[in-house]
Amino acid sequence: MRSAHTVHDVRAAEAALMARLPEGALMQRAAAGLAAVCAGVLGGAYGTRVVLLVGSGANGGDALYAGARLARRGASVTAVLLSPGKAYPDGLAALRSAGGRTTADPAAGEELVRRADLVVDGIVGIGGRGGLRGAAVPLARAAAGSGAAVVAVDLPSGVDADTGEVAGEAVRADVTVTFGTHKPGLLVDPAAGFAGTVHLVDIGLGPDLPGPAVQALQHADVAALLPVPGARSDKYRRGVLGVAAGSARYPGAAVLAVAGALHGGAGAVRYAGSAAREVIARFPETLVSTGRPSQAGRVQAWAVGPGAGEDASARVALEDALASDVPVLVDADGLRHLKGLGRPARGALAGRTAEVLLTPHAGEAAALLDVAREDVEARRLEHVRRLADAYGATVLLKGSTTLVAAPGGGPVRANPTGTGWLATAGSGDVLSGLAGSLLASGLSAFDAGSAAAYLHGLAGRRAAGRDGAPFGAHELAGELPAAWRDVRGAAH
Ligand SMILES: NC(=O)C1=CN([C@@H]2O[C@H](COP(=O)(O)OP(=O)(O)OC[C@H]3O[C@@H](n4cnc5c(N)ncnc54)[C@H](O)[C@@H]3O)[C@@H](O)[C@H]2O)[C@@H](O)CC1
Ligand SMILES: Nc1ncnc2c1ncn2[C@@H]1O[C@H](COP(=O)(O)OP(=O)(O)O)[C@@H](O)[C@H]1O
Ligand SMILES: [K+]
Repeated sequence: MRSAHTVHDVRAAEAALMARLPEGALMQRAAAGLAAVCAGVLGGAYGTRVVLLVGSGANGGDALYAGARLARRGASVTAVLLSPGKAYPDGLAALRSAGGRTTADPAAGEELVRRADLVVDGIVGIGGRGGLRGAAVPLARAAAGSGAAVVAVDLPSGVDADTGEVAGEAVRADVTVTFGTHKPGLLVDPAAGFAGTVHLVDIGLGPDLPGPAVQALQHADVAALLPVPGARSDKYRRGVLGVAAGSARYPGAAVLAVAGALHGGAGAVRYAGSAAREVIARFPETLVSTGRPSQAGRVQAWAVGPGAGEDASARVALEDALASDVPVLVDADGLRHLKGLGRPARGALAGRTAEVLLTPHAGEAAALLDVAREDVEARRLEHVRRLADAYGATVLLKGSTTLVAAPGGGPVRANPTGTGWLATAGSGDVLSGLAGSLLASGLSAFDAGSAAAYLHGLAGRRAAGRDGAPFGAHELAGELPAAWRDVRGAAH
């Protein structure tokens, strides 16, 4: 599990740890880790050209001390000082005594950046507010346009550490070396997309950190969540998922949701709705009926909404499922009907004894919250939390770095496995069936949503292949067993 903490929590932990350590010890730990990663990126420091972009705070201090270490190993190091009077004085002295140079001329700095092998971004770290300003903007652009590798110190300058927002210009890093713990912006888009490969340097903050604000599952975490049948299992004990999806207009959504469900751990899938004929033709193992969910027989969870359309039967299916005493996943058209139930947001779901998992994309989340889609996309973390609290439900916000939030606070899970190739029609339907199936097999809405997003992302990467190629959602479903095996294999 990778954990990320807010700036407030990082600063509190640093203060507590610093009080027990000699002055400057933390920064030396950070600089040593940073220099080691830089040397690795360079394939050895000797004879290389390194440019440090140095701002006015301790983030620039880290860059200067790391630059001094690289200079001692034979690199030619120049620091471009963006606030010459304020650059971290002891770091500056260390760089100079190691043979490093400095310049306060931005134009000269840009020229150096263009010829560099490595650019170290020490403009701002967790003290940053808003996008890059002044001379930092052309320097960041020059770095992006040069052949140099760009290593960000703690986080790419210009991105928001806590929210993942990128409000203006920001550094595009190939590698980010972060200290003590991840920051939410390193796991959540759009900021995460600026970070490149993230290395965590342990500076000893662990014991002083509270619970994380954001976490990202890894293979072993998902393997521990996935249901595995045992000697006493039968199809009912493994859990039965009911799928109420598809319509005369969109029968394919039912087929794709069932395809996802058959690969999600439930022992059986019941389909209820107007696409029963299409579903049974493709998946003979499905138990189909054409009536409403309440007439379909016993299930352990419902997945409702993909391709359900706007007519009354889709609304009835949602109301039926919500009236049951089992967990319900609501997606796509189901979300529209949920909003249309007309009662206060929480009221539609209040009184349920079992969990609800909502799976909107940004547009659907925006409609549920009555905000603009761009606001959801810019501040995904804030909006997934707001939605979970407003509806009293667990929310899986789809898109680049899918997020899962439970109501009432606690960490938000950011999915690390996604790929833009997943943005293909019907891929959300597969996810609904998959997550619903995990719900039916007994996982909590939070675990079912995050494990499903993880497997779905892995399957997407497999379907796209190493070099990347488009695929259809049915092919994505076909990769789910291999994604399970990847995850379970890594746990052994
Ligand atoms: N506190 C600690 O013990 C440690 C801190 N470390 C480093 O210290 C960093 C935090 O240092 P600081 O608190 O000094 O803050 P930063 O160095 O992140 O930035 C603060 C400075 O940047 C300016 N600034 C803010 N937003 C800006 C923007 N958009 N454009 C240009 N300038 C901007 C501020 O006016 C302020 O002078 C961490 O990110 C990490 O790199 C590490 O050395 C590890 C130990
Ligand atoms: N840029 C992206 N990066 C990663 N995943 C994405 C991106 N865009 C979309 N996805 C994923 O693709 C799927 C699309 O689902 P959805 O929007 O419901 O489409 P549909 O309704 O056609 O199935 C979701 O799992 C979503 O997280
Ligand atoms: K930085």
